Amino acid sequence: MSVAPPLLAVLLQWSLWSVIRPYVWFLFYPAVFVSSWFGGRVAGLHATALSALLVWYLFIPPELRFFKDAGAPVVPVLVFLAMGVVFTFSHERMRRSEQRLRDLFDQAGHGIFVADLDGRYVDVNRAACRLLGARREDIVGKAIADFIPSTDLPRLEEAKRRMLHGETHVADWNLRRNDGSYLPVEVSAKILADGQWQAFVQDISDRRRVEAQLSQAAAVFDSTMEAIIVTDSEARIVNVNNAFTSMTGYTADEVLGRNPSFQQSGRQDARFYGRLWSSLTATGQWQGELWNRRKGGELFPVWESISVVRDAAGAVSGYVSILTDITRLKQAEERLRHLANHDPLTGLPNRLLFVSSLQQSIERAKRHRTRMALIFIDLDRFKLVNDSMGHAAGDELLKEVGHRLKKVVRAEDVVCRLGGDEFTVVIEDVARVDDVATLAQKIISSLALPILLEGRELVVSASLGIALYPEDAEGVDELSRAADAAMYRAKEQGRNTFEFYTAEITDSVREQLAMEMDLRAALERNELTLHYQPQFDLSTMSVTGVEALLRWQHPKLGLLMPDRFVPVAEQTSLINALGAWVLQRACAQLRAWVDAGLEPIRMAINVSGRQVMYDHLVASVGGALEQYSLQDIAACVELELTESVLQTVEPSAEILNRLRSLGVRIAIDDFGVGYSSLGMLRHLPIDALKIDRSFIRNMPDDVNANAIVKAVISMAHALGLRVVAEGVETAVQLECLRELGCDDIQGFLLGIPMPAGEFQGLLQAAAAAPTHGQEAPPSRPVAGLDGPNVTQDARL
Ligand SMILES: Nc1nc2c(ncn2[C@@H]2O[C@H](COP(=O)(O)OP(=O)(O)OP(=O)(O)O)[C@@H](O)[C@H]2O)c(=O)[nH]1
Repeated sequence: MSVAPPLLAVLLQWSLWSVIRPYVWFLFYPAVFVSSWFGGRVAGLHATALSALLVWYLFIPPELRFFKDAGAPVVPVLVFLAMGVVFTFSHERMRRSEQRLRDLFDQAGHGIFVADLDGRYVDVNRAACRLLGARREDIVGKAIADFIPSTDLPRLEEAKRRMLHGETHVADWNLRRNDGSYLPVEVSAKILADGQWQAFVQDISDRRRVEAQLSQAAAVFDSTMEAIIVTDSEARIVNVNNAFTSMTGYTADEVLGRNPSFQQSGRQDARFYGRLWSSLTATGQWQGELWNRRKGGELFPVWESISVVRDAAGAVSGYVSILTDITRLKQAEERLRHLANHDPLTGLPNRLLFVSSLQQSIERAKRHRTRMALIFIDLDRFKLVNDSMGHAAGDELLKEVGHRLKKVVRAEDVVCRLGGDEFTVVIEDVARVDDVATLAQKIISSLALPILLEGRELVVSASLGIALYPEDAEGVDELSRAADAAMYRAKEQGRNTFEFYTAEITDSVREQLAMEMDLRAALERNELTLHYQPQFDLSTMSVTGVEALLRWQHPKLGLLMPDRFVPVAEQTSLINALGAWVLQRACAQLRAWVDAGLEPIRMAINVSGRQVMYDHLVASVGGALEQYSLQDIAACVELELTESVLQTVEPSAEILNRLRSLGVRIAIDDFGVGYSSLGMLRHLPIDALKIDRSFIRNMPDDVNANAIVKAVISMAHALGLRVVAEGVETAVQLECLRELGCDDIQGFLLGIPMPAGEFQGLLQAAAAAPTHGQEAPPSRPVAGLDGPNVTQDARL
């Protein structure tokens, strides 16, 4: 050791120096370490190089410095260099890895808390600081217990105990933040081998919020009164709530996977559902009212709101329907509407509804070109009831009147109470004015029945005014005014009656009604009778037949011809009773004459077209034949039907055949005035034609009448039918008919209609007289001719 640094030579004993000198260069390692630690790789390498140089110059003997002797001193320097480089690089690596860990630690999304065994934080990352809202230095050193609610301390102890047994603790906690608020977190912690606690902590406030929202939504879903249906994008039900089950009766299991359309009631058409889907497609929403069907089949109204649910990409992922049962709402609405439109006392429609329903009736009548009638009804002297028996009794009376009106009219006729003691009836499809008069009369009669009020019998009456659409007015107001005016006229007429707005109608329907009532009474009182007019064989001039003609011995009006009353009977079912009576009487008379020893004679009996329509005819003819034992001589009974029957009664051929099968004969009356084709006659079971009197009357001067009669006779003969001419009044007519080949004649010239007894005398006289063969017609009627035959005679 020849060269020694003077300072070190002073400081150290040369001998010691010489001992440690080979190793003292290790002292440079801390410099390398510090440089690489704090300065990084470059600084570390520099420090290594510098230290190596220093070692070289300081500790390598000068004689060895320039490799004069590449002996041992070079090795330590090289080792030093190599170790310095290795150290620097490995330290650099370690430093980087540590930095990376630190970065990871700090940048981790989860809060990472490291605590010592005593539970004091020794390190926390940035996320942990954020969680607590505190700086790192405010946390480190503090206890875990400082950041949790005191109520959780026992839990902490328990967790610690478990972790000490090696368990990983995973649980939700609430962290007390720096500002005193609490933050829900999920903690995953364990105690590491070095005894430190390490916890990963995640903010779960969002999750908690979502969970809370979900549980709220679930609570709403399950507890709401509205039914909710959730479907997938193919409209298959994936969920329904309890309210859906209560509303429809279907359980979730019964509907899952099905299309909600199974609830359809059928009340909405395909167009409705088409509009619903277009709205859903266009706006993502639809809401509206519709009718659904419950499991039990009952239909019910719902308010439904459907929304399209889309996923994050905007594609339809499903549909949510919310349904509210609006049955009660509808009922309430209906009640309100009823209250607004009805009179609370009688329950009848009030003035408001009257006006709208009259308006509709008028419109319908206009559209269908029909007639309708409005009847105004006002009770007579109702004020007296109120004044004498009190308002409550008056109310009872009004209720009873409402009842009776409803009972009298048809179901489709509308009865209203306008207020006070005023009622109305609207009648549509009025075929005949008389029908309205009949109804008015029925109303009057029904109100006239005694009413029991507070133990007393009360008889009320009403005055009715009738207006007709379109005859009297065409608008609601005008028609009401007309009916009102007519009602006041009824009051003026002395009340308890009806009046039409048009006085002439009133007169004519009243006469008709009176006639109808009289006629009913006449049947009961036996005021009807038959007269008999003889029919003569034109070749022998002998009586071969007789026509039974109805007469009414009216107590006031005297003897009435059928044209005065048969049309009235024909407008009601009275015609059946009348027709049956005629049939019975005529058959009874025929029996009586036969029983009196007279030769059976042809008895012509008129049958009304209405009788044929009522279809009791065959039965009543058969009954009469049987009752009077005329079956053997049924051919003597000749039913006279008008030509019009053949045109109006569709199954006339069938009815005529059935009549014919009873053995009776059939004649067509008033032939020539109708439009029956001759071809049609060919197919019907007819025995005779009776030429209408209008043609006979004009013979022989009217060339056309002559031609028609001639044609009818020849045509009838061609068809094998007998021809009877009625209304023969002159000998010239008789001669003419004889020339034309007519078979039988009937008319005032030869015999007027006469009572049965008189006719029997005629028959007996004829039977007693010698046969004259082609006898000249008598110059006078057989029985007193009392004037020209101006009255239309036949028809019953
Ligand atoms: N009890 C009762 N009476 C009512 C009600 N509304 C109106 N009135 C009474 O009905 C009566 C109507 O009388 P009017 O029609 O004017 O006269 P009336 O006594 O019937 O005599 P005429 O109509 O001329 O025959 C009045 O006394 C009213 O006070 C009601 O709701 N209840």
